[in-house]
Amino acid sequence: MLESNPPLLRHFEALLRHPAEIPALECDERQSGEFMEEIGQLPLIDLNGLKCHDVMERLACSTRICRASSEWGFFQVINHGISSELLRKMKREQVKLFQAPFEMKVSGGLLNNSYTWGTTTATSPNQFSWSEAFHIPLTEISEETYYGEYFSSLRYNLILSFSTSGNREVMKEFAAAMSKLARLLAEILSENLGSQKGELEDLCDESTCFLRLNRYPACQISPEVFGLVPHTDSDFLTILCQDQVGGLQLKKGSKWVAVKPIQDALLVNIGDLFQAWSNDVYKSVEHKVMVNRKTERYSIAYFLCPSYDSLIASFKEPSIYRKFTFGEYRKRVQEDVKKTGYKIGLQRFLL
Ligand SMILES: O=C(O)CCC(=O)C(=O)O
Ligand SMILES: [Fe+2]
Repeated sequence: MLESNPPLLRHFEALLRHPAEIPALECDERQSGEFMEEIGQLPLIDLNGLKCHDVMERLACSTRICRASSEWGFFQVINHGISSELLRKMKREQVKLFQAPFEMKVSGGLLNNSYTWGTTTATSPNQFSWSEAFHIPLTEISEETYYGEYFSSLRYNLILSFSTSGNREVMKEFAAAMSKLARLLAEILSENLGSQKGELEDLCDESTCFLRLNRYPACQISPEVFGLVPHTDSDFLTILCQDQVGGLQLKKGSKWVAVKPIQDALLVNIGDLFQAWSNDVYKSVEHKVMVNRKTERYSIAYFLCPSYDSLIASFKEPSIYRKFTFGEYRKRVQEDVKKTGYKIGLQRFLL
């Protein structure tokens, strides 16, 4: 059997042996004053409330969503309309994808060069993410040719026997369901700020929305290794579906709170663009993934994004951030990560 795991250990050990000098300030900022709380009281919201005949019940459910977005920037939802069967089928496809030989994943034959692993820009162990991911634009999920090269590889077909259309159909159905849910939640959140119906919906664009399939291999080195380094998401809103392994932590004040997985629940979090658009009413909260010593972990995130030329401006004045386009924001983030090893994010756009 060909190796499917990326050489994470080799790269991590190289960073341990030769940690580059990093400014003391950046280190201190990230380590000081942080401690862990074992179990978080993260809001759990039953979305059946939105379908109630009783208008007061519907309002109460919307209010819970908006309050959680402002107090936590994160919440879990149940009765979200995505069946457990679809979640199971998608997980099965995800596992199969990651089981492909590593060589094949990096060579670009698999899902159009969408594969990444570790952190190429890392110059020290605390900038390294012990994980691999497929980053799949929504528009490409529906394209017939997308899986072409993947399935034309005889070598791979000998290793795993696949149903070509099955894979694409599951991913299409899953992406459509996540997209529908993300737009519904974004609409509730934007209407709560008094915006016109459809205003945010008009900004969001299928061509920039994407799915990120994450796999966190077990890591025996230390439970302190990051599966995914602390970050905020650079989108409007993210919906995450995770397995039962756990490892996701989010920042609440100065504490890291562990998110306890709930079977078939989905996690929702506010991204940077919604924080800017809402003038800090909703919070884009830092989160990270810690590795597990014994068990690999899988998750899938759906990112709701606007088109690159969309102007992100606060819904009210005085605005905390200067106006920027999504394209400009992404460019700035990428440049900062390249230069400093870290994402600086919204702070760059403070007025
Ligand atoms: O895997 C997780 O729990 C979090 C993933 C995440 O934060 C991301 O993909 O941006
Ligand atoms: Fe994230």
